[in-house]
Amino acid sequence: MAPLLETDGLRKTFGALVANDGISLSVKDGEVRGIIGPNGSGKSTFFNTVTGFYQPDGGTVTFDGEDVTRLASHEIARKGLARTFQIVSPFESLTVRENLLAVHSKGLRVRSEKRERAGEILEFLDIAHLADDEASEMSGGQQKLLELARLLMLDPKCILLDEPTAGVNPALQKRILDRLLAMNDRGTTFVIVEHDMDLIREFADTVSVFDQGRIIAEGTFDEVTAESRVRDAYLGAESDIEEVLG
Ligand SMILES: Nc1ncnc2c1ncn2[C@@H]1O[C@H](COP(=O)(O)OP(=O)(O)OP(=O)(O)O)[C@@H](O)[C@H]1O
Repeated sequence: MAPLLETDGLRKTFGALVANDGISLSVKDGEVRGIIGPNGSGKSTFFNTVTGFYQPDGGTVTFDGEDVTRLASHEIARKGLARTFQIVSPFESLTVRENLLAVHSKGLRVRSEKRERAGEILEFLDIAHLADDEASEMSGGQQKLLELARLLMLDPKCILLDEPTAGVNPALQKRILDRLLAMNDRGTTFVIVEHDMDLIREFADTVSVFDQGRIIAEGTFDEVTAESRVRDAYLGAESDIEEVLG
């Protein structure tokens, strides 16, 4: 099967610093791909470059058979490749429902259709009871659900998640993961950057390991974490390797 998302030799520099040094990665339709790697290895930069927030200095991004390398971030999102951020920023003074209605989603031009869709998504994510609350009243974890809800308004084929459960209490973490799995069952493809190794172990089909802007290993969680160069990469950056990789 053709890959849904593919990068070829993606490169991004900041002055003399090479944050992404030729990243070639191929994600199949329906897959959950985990991306791990020590702090500063280039994971967030990769997300930003793939989704048009940064212009790459070289390489290409192909999504759903189309070269999207030079497209603006909102154009990429409308093609069905969406992303979340480590730091969530809803429209704080709008209600939860209004936050969803503010998303420019293709195909939902009629307001009633949009409202219906927003209602379904709020139900699906179990936040329908908060629909008329201001977003600013939500907890950090609930705001992550709201961010996800806004993405779903775009009906994305693939979602790039940047630390989806960081800073979220365990009960809400479980709910977020449960909903992500349900979406994956319905066919949504995911790429997840995450420091929580339990989450990656449980959720990712394949794991790509970043180190110093390159991919140094790829395979199942157990395969990559058994590789000595992966353990060495973490050893350079973290004090307790066993705590990180298990
Ligand atoms: N906008 C920027 N300007 C300058 N340097 C940057 C910028 N963004 C990232 N960098 C640098 O690029 C390198 C890769 O950073 P990046 O945030 O992509 O790593 P990361 O793997 O996501 O790290 P973390 O796990 O800590 O989030 C780091 O050295 C970082 O300081």
